[in-house]
Amino acid sequence: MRSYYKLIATIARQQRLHTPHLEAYMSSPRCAKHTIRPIALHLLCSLFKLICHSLINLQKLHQAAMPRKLMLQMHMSIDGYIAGPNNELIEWIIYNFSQDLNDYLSNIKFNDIILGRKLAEGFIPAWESMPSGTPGKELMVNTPKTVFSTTLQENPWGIGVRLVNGGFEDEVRRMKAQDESKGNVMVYGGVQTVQALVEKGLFSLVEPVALGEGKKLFTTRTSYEVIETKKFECGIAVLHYRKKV
Ligand SMILES: NC(=O)C1=CN([C@@H]2O[C@H](COP(=O)(O)OP(=O)(O)OC[C@H]3O[C@@H](n4cnc5c(N)ncnc54)[C@H](OP(=O)(O)O)[C@@H]3O)[C@@H](O)[C@H]2O)C=CC1
Ligand SMILES: Nc1nc(O)c(N)c(N[C@@H]2O[C@H](COP(=O)(O)O)[C@@H](O)[C@H]2O)n1
Repeated sequence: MRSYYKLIATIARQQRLHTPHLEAYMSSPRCAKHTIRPIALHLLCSLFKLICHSLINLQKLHQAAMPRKLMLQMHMSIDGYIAGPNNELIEWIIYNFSQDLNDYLSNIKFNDIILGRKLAEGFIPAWESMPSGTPGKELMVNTPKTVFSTTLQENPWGIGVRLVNGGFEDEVRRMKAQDESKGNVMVYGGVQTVQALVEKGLFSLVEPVALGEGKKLFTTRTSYEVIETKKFECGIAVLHYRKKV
C-alpha cells in the first residue's frame, strides 16, 4: 500500500499538486499499519485533484485551440446555381439591397476574405472604385484579402492583399486553425475556388444539406418573388416564393 502512496505522491509532484496531508500521512506511524480506509480516502482525494487538474488543462487547451470559422456568402438562384452557363452574375442578382439587408450584412463579422484569382481581378478594383459611403465599401476595401492563384507570380494589388501561390488546402487549413480571436474568414467566390473548398471539406456545412447530384425542381428560367421567409428551431428555413407575372 505504501507504494500506492508513493505513486500518487510522484504524480502529484509531477502535476504540481499541493498534497501536504498526503506527505504528512506517508511519514506518520498510522501509514505503516496499512489501514484501508485512509488509503482509499487519500487515493480518492488525489484522484479528484488529478481529474480537476486535467479538466482545467483541457479547458485551457480547448480555449487556445478554438478555430476560426470559414464562412461562405454567395448569391444562389433558387434552383441552386451560382453563375449562369457563361458566367452570368449581374444579369440575375438583385443588387439594389434594401437598408435592412445592408444592416443584416454589416452585422456578419469576419476579419479575412478569401477570393479566387478570377473573381479577385474584378472584385478588388470594383469595390475600390465605388463612391465613398457605398454600403459595404469600407469592409470590402479594408478587410485583408487572400487571393489564390497558381499562375500569378507577382501581387498586382499591393497592401492588404496577399497572393498565395500554391499550397491551397494547407493555407486554408492554416488560416482556419488560427485562434478564433482573429475573427472568422469569409469566402465570396468564385465558382472554382468555392467548389475546391467544398470538395476538400473545408466548410463545416451541417445544414442545409448539399446533395451534389439529384433531380431539379426547376428546369427552365423563371422569375419568382419572395413572399415570406421563416426559420424554425429545427433548422429548416421556409422560403415562400410567388411566380412573377
Ligand atoms: N453567386 C455569387 O455570389 C458569385 C458568383 N461568382 C461567379 O464565379 C465565377 C468566377 O469564378 P471562377 O471563374 O470559377 O474563378 P475563381 O474566382 O474561383 O478563380 C479561379 C482561379 O483561382 C485560382 N484557384 C482556384 N482554386 C485554386 C486552388 N485549389 N489552388 C490554387 N489556385 C486556385 C486559380 O487561379 P490561377 O488560374 O491563377 O491558377 C483559378 O484559375 C463567375 O462566373 C462569377 O459569376 C463570383 C462571385 C460571387
Ligand atoms: N457585408 C456586406 N455588406 C454590404 O453592404 C454589401 N453590399 C455586401 N455585399 C455582398 O458582398 C459580396 C460581394 O459583393 P459583390 O458580388 O462584389 O457585389 C456579395 O455576397 C454581396 O452580396 N456585403
